[in-house]
Amino acid sequence: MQQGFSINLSQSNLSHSPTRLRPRLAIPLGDPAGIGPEIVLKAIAHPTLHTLAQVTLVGHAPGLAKTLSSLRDTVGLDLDLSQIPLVEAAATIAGLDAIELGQPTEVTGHASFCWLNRAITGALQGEFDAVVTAPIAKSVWHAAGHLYPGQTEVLAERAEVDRFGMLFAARSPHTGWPLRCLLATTHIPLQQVPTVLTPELMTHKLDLLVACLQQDFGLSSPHIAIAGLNPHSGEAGKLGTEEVEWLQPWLTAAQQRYPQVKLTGLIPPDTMWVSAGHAWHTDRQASPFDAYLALYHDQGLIPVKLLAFDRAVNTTIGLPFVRTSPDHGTAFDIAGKGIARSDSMEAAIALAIELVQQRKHLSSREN
Ligand SMILES: NC(=O)C1=CN([C@@H]2O[C@H](COP(=O)(O)OP(=O)(O)OC[C@H]3O[C@@H](n4cnc5c(N)ncnc54)[C@H](O)[C@@H]3O)[C@@H](O)[C@H]2O)C=CC1
Ligand SMILES: NCC(=O)COP(=O)(O)O
Repeated sequence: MQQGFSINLSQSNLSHSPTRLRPRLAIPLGDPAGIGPEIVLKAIAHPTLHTLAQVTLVGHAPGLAKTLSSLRDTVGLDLDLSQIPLVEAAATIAGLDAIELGQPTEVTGHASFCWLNRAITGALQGEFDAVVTAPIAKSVWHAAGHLYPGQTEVLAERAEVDRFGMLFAARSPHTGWPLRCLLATTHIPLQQVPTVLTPELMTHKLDLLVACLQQDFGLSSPHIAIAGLNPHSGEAGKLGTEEVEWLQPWLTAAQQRYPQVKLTGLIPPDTMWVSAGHAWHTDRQASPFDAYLALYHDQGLIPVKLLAFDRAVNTTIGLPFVRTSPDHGTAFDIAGKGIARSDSMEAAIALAIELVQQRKHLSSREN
């Protein structure tokens, strides 16, 4: 039974296996003007990784070699790139050799889009078991003409799934408590949240979360916290009506549909995270919840990043293959300085390995 995942590859409890059985991970390098190539190189320099997984990078070899050379000088990074397969998905993009770190352009946006797509093609064709994406910048994709809210939507479109979710997972380094948070809505303006949230959307997000907790994390009877939308969950309709009008009835019906799952809500959004804070910092028993369902991006990601920035993992649930990613963005402000932390990228790789192993284990039991 999987109860979580190892955050740090150096403390990994993942199982080592013969080369042919190791999960095959594609790692597209993200926006090459950001910290993606740096955090990937730092993460894959970890000696343990190659006993756990087969890694293929998707990006531009000359740019990566330049980043490695700079990291050798600044932080003494020791890595032999000739040992690591790299797919050159966008080698012919004009201008790729002339990019400047910290200066994203249409070229860097287009390159990161092509690299992601190459990795997805490989995953769909069975070449890879998982895609671990380095960060891209949505605005830069848009400038390059790729009008997607983020990588998640490209993954879903290419995989032809219309039900998918953005789940953040992290394990506390203090107590070992596993934090998991699914966002019901993601990259939309705040003013659209009350319209986009519907009973149907909530149902499909809950279905995805329950299936993920049961299958990927081995929790047969999970306990899920569900946030209200308004301050104080609407204060009996005085501070917003969504809770009384449909969220509470939806929750009652959902609980009847899932007798083996405990649903607690609608928890006032400001207090929902108090026990999570205690569980993260001091006492893992402080939170009774296996997962949190937040109704919009910042309702979930402010607490997740406050507790676990740099070690949380963004995973797309509902895809036919595993996809994980660090919880942070392109950090253009520090690109090229050698100071980007690779912890979240390492955690994304570790979780991808664990999820692939879990899925293989489940399918071998079914066959
Ligand atoms: N998974 C992904 O592809 C994600 C992409 N983004 C994109 O990233 C771009 C920049 O977003 P921001 O809001 O500025 O967030 P960001 O996460 O890139 O940066 C926020 C702050 O954290 C620092 N930071 C981020 N990662 C770090 C690391 N590994 N080590 C040390 N410091 C780190 C940055 O220097 C900056 O000060 C946006 O265009 C957004 O779309 C944002 C989140 C996730
Ligand atoms: N805030 C999370 C985020 O931006 C991740 O987006 P995606 O590119 O993984 O869809």
